[in-house]
Amino acid sequence: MHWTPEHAQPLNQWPEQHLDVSSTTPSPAHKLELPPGGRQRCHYAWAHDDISALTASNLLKRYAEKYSGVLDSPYERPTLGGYGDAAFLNGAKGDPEPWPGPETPYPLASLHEGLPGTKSGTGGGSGGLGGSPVLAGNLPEPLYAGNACGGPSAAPEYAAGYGGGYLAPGYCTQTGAALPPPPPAALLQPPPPPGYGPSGPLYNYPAGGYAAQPGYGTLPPPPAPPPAPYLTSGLAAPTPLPTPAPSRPPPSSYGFQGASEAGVSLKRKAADEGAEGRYRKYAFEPTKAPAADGASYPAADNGECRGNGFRAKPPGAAEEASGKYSGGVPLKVLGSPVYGPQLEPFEKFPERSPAPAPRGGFAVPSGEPPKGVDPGALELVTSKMVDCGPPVQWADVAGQGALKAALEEELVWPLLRPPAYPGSPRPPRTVLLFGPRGAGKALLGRCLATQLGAALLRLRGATLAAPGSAEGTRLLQAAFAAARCRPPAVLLISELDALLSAREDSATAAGALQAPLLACLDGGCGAGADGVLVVGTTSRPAALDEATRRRFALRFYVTLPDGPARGQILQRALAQQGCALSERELAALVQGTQGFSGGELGQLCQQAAAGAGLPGLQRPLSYKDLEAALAKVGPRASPKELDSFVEWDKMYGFGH
Ligand SMILES: Nc1ncnc2c1ncn2[C@@H]1O[C@H](COP(=O)(O)OP(=O)(O)OP(=O)(O)O)[C@@H](O)[C@H]1O
Ligand SMILES: [Mg+2]
Repeated sequence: MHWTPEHAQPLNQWPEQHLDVSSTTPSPAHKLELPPGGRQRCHYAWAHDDISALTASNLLKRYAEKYSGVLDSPYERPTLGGYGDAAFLNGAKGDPEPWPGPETPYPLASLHEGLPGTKSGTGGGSGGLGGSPVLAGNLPEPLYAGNACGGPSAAPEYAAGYGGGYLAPGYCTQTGAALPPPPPAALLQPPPPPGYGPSGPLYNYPAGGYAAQPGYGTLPPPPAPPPAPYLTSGLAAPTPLPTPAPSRPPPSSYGFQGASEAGVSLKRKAADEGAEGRYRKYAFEPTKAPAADGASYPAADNGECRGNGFRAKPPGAAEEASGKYSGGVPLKVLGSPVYGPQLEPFEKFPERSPAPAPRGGFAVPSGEPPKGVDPGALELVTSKMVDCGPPVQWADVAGQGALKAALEEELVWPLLRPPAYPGSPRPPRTVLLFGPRGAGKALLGRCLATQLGAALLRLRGATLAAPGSAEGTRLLQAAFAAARCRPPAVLLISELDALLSAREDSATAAGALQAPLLACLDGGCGAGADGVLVVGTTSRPAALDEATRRRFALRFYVTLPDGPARGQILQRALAQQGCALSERELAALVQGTQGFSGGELGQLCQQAAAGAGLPGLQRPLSYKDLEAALAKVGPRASPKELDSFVEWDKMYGFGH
């Protein structure tokens, strides 16, 4: 350290001057520019490099004597705000003048006392690094600006050497008077525990290992010392290093494992979702009370209302969650569910209960039909268009992992758990699934109804358009009215394009149904109809005009099944026909059915059975039968058509 004449200046002139200090001692101004933590390192460097422990002790003693007189001095004490402990610790060396000031600052010997080998307790105040300057409440704020509560930002600066408990991050500015007297030095800096010290090893494990902590499993006993044949008989075998405490075992309800198993992008990690909610199972429930226009259709509603017509399953049903995506295979991830084939064995569909849960049937209403709805059409809808099939779980849909995740996160969860704050965006009530024929769009629609615990109404565009526009309109209106009357309900409209006219030809029935469809979508999924989700599917998305397209808040591309998914679909279909192929045969079949949709794979198996003349299944199907059927059944979607889906997805789809 080099001294300059400025060091000989009285301390009360320091605020007006800058120290020209070279070597490892920075000027106070420089000190203030240091990043958090830098100051402490600098202290150590200075102390170690330039003074010995004896010097430090002498200085300490000297200052103590000097400042005891200074503090009683009648001079007005200059502000220390611009310097803080920096000037005090680094610049006071050799100061001949007494320190003026009427107030008694906390004694400072902390830096030196905190160093090994120095004398402690000279000042009778705090020990350890930086105790009193930080605690002094009369310090002006600028030095400590940066603390969130306006108080001293001591926590980051003294993080390493300072007891975290003494200055918690939430520490706020207090007046000096409000501060309790500083605790004795022994409390601030207790002696290091045996075995832990600056010269000792970084960690010392207790010889007997750690005692079991509450919440942690009991630690396994340390392994016995390995046999040491290489040691002479007089030498003991080396004691094995104690095992560090194992990581906390995952809570049994989560089955948490490493992110590598998740296999799904963290994009969808939904940090806002609790783990419990994420894997909560949703079940069919009785439908809710009728909507405004359906007062004559009473419905029981004993469940917890989510405020949107869709309700989560009660917590008691959480045990079913393991089969949600994996067909019975327990889930092992906490993040986004893994939909990959590794969790979907799909050898056969997961066992369903013999009697599927009722899905809120659409009994013909007894009272007055909703206003403006044709009673005959309503009866037709409620008797013929309600899907009473078995529930479809996520695991029942082979492949489509990313799509299933997207549907769940962007549609199912928001519907089941509507935003808590008023003014937040309304969860989407319409979704368009587009893709090649037989790709599983309707299957996914059914699955959505299952996941939402909603009744399912199925309409086909071609069916609605066939009888003529007037009849089609009545049916359409009746279907929406029925769904609104019995929320939660999913209205699945397949072949949506059949209702529209790409050529704007409103003379045809299809073209004439476009306006009623838009009106129904606006009314049925508008603000007043919270319990209805409309799922439209089409294999001709280009036929949708912009008005219709915009009515569907979400638009997802349902792709053809990939190899593993084809294998799963084939296995399931063949198992139903009593056919069990070898692994090689199945792999060859999967290879040979590239470009097939799920529906076409089913047709292939039926064709094989028909070709083998096996209506009664006297003998199981063989690979040869399937090979023969492959000559007759092929993929319908051309590469050009598939490209057009990709293009449309890029332009209007949501990607996944
Ligand atoms: N990913 C899949 N997993 C299991 N089965 C599937 C899958 N995709 C399709 N299927 C089966 O293929 C058949 C046709 O599926 P679906 O009716 O859902 O197709 P789609 O896309 O709606 O066809 P379309 O465009 O002709 O209406 C159904 O029996 C369905 O179970
Ligand atoms: Mg379909």
